[in-house]
Amino acid sequence: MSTDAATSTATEHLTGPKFRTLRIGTRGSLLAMTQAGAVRDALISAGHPAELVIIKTKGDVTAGPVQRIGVGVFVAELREALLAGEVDVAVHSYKDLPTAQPDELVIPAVPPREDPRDALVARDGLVLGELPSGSKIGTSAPRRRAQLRALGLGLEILPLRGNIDTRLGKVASGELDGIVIARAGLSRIGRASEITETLEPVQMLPAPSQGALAVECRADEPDLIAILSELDDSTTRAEVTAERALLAELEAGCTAPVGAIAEIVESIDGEGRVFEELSVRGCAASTDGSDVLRASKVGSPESADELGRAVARELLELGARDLMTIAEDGDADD
Ligand SMILES: NCc1[nH]cc(CCC(=O)O)c1CC(=O)O
Repeated sequence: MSTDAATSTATEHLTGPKFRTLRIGTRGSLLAMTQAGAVRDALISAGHPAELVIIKTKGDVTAGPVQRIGVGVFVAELREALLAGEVDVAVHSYKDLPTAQPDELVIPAVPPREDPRDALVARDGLVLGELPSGSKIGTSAPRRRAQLRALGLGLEILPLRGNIDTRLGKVASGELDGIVIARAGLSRIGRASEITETLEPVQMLPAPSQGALAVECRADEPDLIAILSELDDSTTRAEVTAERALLAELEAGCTAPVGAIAEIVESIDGEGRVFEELSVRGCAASTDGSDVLRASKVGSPESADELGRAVARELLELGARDLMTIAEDGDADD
C-alpha cells in the first residue's frame, strides 16, 4: 500500500480492526436502489455497517438508444466514484458490465441470483402464442428482438427504453400489446405478478449474467475484499463465469444479439453417485431474426470459463461472426 498521505487518509478506515460504515454506490433508479439495498442489508446482517450513496449517471438522464450513449454508460460513473474514493463498494446488474474488467477493480461477490429468464408482460393476460399476428411488442435488446422474430409469430417489434415502471406503463396504457423484460428486475421491485408468461430458454435465451449482481471494490483493499467475499455464491459465480466467458470469446458486448444460460445441474455417475455438472447453452443471432445459431455443452463447474468459451467457439464455427456483423450494419438502433 502507498505511504502517500492522501492515500492513507482515504483508506485508513480499512486498516483498523473494524471498518467504518461502508459506502455503497448505486444509481438512483428503483431497481438499482433495491439491488444495492439488498447488498447493504446482507452486509449489515453479517456485522458490517453499510449505507447507500446515490450516484447520478448519464444513462439515467438521457433517453436516447443505448448504442448511441455508449455501452457501459450505466457503469462508468459508478466506477469513477469508486476509483475516486467517494464510495467503497459499487453494486451493478452484472449483465450491464462490459466483459473487460479494469485492473484497478475486482468483483469479490456475486450474490445468489434471481431467475435469469426473460418475461412477457402482455395485455389481457396473454401468453406469446395467444398474441395475434401484428401485435406490437416492445423491447430494446437486439438479442430479444432477434429471438422474438425467429419465433415466426408475425409480431411487430418496437423499441423500448426507460425504467421498468415506464416500460410497464406502455402495456397498461394500450400503447403496446406487450413487452419483454428481465424477470429478475420485476421480481426485485415486487411486480412479478404482472408477468403473463416466463419465457423458457428454448424460446428465448437470456442475456449473459442476467439476474445476477456484481459487487465491486478497488483491487488494492484486501480487508474489504475479504468482507465482500462472504456474500459470494459459488453456484451463481460458476454460472456467470461461463456465460461471461462465452460473451467475451465472441468479442461481443451487452447490446449484442447474444444469449446464454449456464445452470448447475445434478447428474448421476455409473455407480449411482450424484454429482454436479454445468450445462451451458448459447445463441448468436442476426438482429432481423433471419437466423439464430445455437450451441451447448455440459462439463465440470470448475472449468466454467473454458466451457463458456467452447460453446462460443462452436457458435463461431457455425458462422456467428458473419451473422452478428450483418446485425451491426443493419438496423441496430434500439
Ligand atoms: N439492461 C437494463 C437492465 N439491466 C438489468 C436489468 C434487470 C435485472 C437483471 O437482468 O439483472 C435490466 C432491465 C431488463 O433488461 O429488462
